[in-house]
Amino acid sequence: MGRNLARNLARHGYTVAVHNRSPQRVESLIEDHGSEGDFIPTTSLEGFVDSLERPRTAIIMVQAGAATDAVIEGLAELMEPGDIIVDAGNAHFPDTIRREAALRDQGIHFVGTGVSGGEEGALNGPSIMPGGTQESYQTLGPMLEAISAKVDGVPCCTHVGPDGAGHFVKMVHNGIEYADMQLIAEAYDLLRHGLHASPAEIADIFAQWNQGELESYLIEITAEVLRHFDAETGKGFVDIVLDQAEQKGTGRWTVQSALDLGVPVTGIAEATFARALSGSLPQREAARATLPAEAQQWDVTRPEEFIEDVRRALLSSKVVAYSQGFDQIAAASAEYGWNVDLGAMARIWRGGCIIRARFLDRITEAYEANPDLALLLSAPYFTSVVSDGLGSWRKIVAQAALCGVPTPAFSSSLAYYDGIRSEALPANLIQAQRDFFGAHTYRRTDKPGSFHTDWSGDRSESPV
Ligand SMILES: NC(=O)C1=CN([C@@H]2O[C@H](COP(=O)(O)OP(=O)(O)OC[C@H]3O[C@@H](n4cnc5c(N)ncnc54)[C@H](OP(=O)(O)O)[C@@H]3O)[C@@H](O)[C@H]2O)C=CC1
Ligand SMILES: O=C(CO)[C@H](O)[C@H](O)COP(=O)(O)O
Repeated sequence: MGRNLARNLARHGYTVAVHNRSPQRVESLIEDHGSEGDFIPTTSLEGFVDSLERPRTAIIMVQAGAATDAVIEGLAELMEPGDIIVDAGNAHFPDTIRREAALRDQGIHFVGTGVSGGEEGALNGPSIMPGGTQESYQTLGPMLEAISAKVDGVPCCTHVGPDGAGHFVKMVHNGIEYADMQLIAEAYDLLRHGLHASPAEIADIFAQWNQGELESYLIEITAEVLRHFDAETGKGFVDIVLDQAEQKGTGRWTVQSALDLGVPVTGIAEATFARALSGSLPQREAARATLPAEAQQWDVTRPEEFIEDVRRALLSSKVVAYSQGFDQIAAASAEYGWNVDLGAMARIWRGGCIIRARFLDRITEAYEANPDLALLLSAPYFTSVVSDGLGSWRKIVAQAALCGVPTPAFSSSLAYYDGIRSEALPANLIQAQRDFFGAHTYRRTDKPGSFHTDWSGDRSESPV
């Protein structure tokens, strides 16, 4: 990522000093791509810092955690007040808050910046989500906007908010990425079970979907992956890949943060747990050996109708995942005082990033029409998407359950939809139970205040 980001900067006319703890990486960058722009190769951190114009800007792109701390520490010892350190890796936002505060004490600006788009995006234009101070954005903004992706001439980069805001938004971006990928995988699995189709045949369905409302990078690459054959065996490539999904941590962080904030990001959580389930090997083996299926055969009689049902269920579930992700950003923004512009986040995700999708424009429009929108799902476009898809969504989730096909993200998104729109939830019974065993109190529907019932005594009620 760092190599391609450096090339992107050089191609945009910036002089880029490059450093890596392994000198051969710098050598190979210069050997392979030195002609693309103005690079200054360096062999030591001191040499790297000395080569920078004052006030200096250093961008780091290493693994989150100890590696990032080590590099920041090395740089901070050599840099001066007024200099800027940009951490463009996927850092955990509490680390970014901590690092920003520590470096601020030294007069160094620390800018935690989300970058999305994979290696190709880093080279040709990623989506960039910088946090840190407004002052540092004034210096960095023109450069970051220049190297970012552009959609309709608009850069996919904006100042997200102070300290950890940029890394928080990138984290939720990745959480949505997890949900989107899981939903696509479930749709693929449903099509495979329902149609008994080959991966290449399903590729055509995804390619078709990519012409409409579902148009997105992830749908596009899914079609490409499904169309690919393994050179060694001649089988569909997807069939020779082990079904154990891994993760580096951003999805897990998103769910942990959502639990802390009390935001129900059920689609992201199910997607993260689905990866964990796929990797639970002893448990999967034990379950396979003992647990009955008692499931129906999936007999699709009208394939075209079935494919359309899956498409609608996918689109509706996807809308839920985005709505939940934006809820989480709004909650964190309020909690940490970041003042994040939600519409602008959708705008900078329209290009360059992994979750880029046609309907992000609709999210921006929704927040522009109503910046205080309580629930993205309730904006007119999204309401119409889920209304159109609801019958299909219910049919697919119900049929999948009857046939024993796991659809954790499809089903949990539908359950969220039904929960959030419910007139009355059984949470009243939970409150009553809590009061019964722990005197935790409850509120009544007919008058204000909190109450406790003397469950072990005469069951009289008293205000508390
Ligand atoms: N891959 C992707 O699609 C994306 C990755 N990211 C984030 O970008 C960052 C880099 O990822 P990526 O380029 O894929 O990873 P790589 O493994 O390709 O590169 C990691 C770099 O970090 C260096 N490094 C590791 N540990 C240390 C250390 N202790 N001290 C100094 N340098 C160290 C490595 O040096 P050496 O070469 O010597 O090993 C290498 O240059 C991560 O935070 C990742 O989460 C963000 C968006 C997308
Ligand atoms: O940041 C990214 C894209 O935006 C990375 O590709 C992402 O970190 C991959 O995550 P994981 O390995 O957990 O699937």
